[in-house]
Amino acid sequence: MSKKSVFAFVQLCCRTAALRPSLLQPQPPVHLAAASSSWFPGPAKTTTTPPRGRGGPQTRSIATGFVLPLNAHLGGGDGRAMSAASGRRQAAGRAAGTTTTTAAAVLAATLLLSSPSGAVAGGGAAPFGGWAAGRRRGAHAATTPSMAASAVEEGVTAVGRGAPGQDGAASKPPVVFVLGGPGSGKGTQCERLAKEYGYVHLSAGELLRQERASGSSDGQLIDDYIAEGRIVPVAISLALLRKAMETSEPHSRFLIDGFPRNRDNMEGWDEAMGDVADIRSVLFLYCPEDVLEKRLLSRGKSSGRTDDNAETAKRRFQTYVEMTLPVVEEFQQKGIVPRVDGNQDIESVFRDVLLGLKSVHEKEVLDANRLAVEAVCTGDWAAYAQLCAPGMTEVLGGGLAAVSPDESASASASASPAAISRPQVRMLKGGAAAVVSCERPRGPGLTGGDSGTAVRETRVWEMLDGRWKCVQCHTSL
Ligand SMILES: Nc1ncnc2c1ncn2[C@@H]1O[C@H](COP(=O)(O)OP(=O)(O)OP(=O)(O)O)[C@@H](O)[C@H]1O
Ligand SMILES: Nc1ccn([C@H]2C[C@H](O)[C@@H](COP(=O)(O)O)O2)c(=O)n1
Repeated sequence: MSKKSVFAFVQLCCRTAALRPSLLQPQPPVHLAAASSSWFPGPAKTTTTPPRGRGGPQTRSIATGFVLPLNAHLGGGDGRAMSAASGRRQAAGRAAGTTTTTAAAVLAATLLLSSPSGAVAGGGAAPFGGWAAGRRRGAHAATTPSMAASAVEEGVTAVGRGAPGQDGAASKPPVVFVLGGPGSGKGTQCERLAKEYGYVHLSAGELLRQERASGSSDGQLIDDYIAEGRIVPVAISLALLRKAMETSEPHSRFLIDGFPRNRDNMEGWDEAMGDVADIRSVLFLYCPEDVLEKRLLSRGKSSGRTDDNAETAKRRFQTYVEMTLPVVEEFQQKGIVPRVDGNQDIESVFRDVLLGLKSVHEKEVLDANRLAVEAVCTGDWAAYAQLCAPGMTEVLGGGLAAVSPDESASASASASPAAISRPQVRMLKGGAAAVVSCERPRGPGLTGGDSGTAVRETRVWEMLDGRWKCVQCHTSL
């Protein structure tokens, strides 16, 4: 296949991702994507190293760990493509010294045994989170061939605990506050964002309602404040938020809905969380009072909420104007407030919400892309595997070929510093993103052309299980 047609294939993938993101997610996310670094680390797992082999244009399935001929990946294969499960079984058999028959299994087992970077990373409890701790620990601890083999046998293909986060710069959980009048659509938009962009949605109001319903000693106080449309003291709401954050999935990104709603909330957050969490944005939905009132009364027909009535709605709106708007104004002066017209149909609001969060998402994708490049340039396949989707394919075009494990290992020793020039990110419809036309130093494991030259790289990213994962990569001279 010519360089031109390989590149056309990647372009097609990028375009198709815009329409059908699931197309670029060919296998269920069970093998590599078990990102486990944590504020509160989970159980340790092991990792395998993606293989290297010789050949012309080809794809490497990171999930299976096998180099596949390009036509096999595209469905016109020569029968060497195999399922991840059967591949791992055969690799495990070879690694354990039993007989397997396919060349790919031999290659995979060889790689397991010679892997310099297979990992079992340890890690203790991290104070509030573990974002920084996760990155520090990384997935670099050495493993033995037998550990790698048994991990494969168990079908565990990924990642040490304390794995790198996706944000190379910040070591704190990312937070987006969502503010707006009562009924402006905060909850509606947050739910959609959580579903499509992998955020954890925490509604301060909902947490308070749950606390009230739990029979807590604060229940009566919460009930009184809510009924009067006033803001509950921050000690109560913040404790609930913090607990929810601490018990969320490892490395979550948070949408905090309906907080901070007044100065007391803001000061309480700054004091307790200012050094702990990283406020990325404050999404603000604005909407006229009469529209809000209609929505609340309509919601009140079925919500069962004690504050969905005309009288409380009025008080809540007054509290919003007097208490919440000044908070929004304060954030606005810091330049982190995308303002979205909430008085549109839900779909249009969501479109504008995504526009408002575009720079946040672009930064996330560029961070993930940079980590992937660093991992490739230093031969850290464990870290790389964590950034790749199951079934992710890499296309080597334009005279590049992968090299053998031995060559790759020696190249790792003199790996170029990871740097990427002119990365351009484009958010695609349907939650995918492409980082296009980047040049990076040639990492270990590639041969072809003049070894001093950089390679060009295009990566397609998708949000899977709350993490940006590379689903497609094209590398050429
Ligand atoms: N853009 C919209 N157009 C019409 N109705 C909407 C829109 N967005 C949300 N709604 C409806 O308005 C009501 C309030 O929405 P939602 O609960 O999302 O607002 P909220 O800002 O979270 O409210 P609160 O602060 O009171 O919890 C819901 O019944 C919801 O279905
Ligand atoms: N930070 C917060 C958030 C909410 N409350 C109380 C008062 C609100 O009227 C009520 C409902 O909140 P919503 O579901 O509209 O976000 O909960 C608070 O006191 N402090």
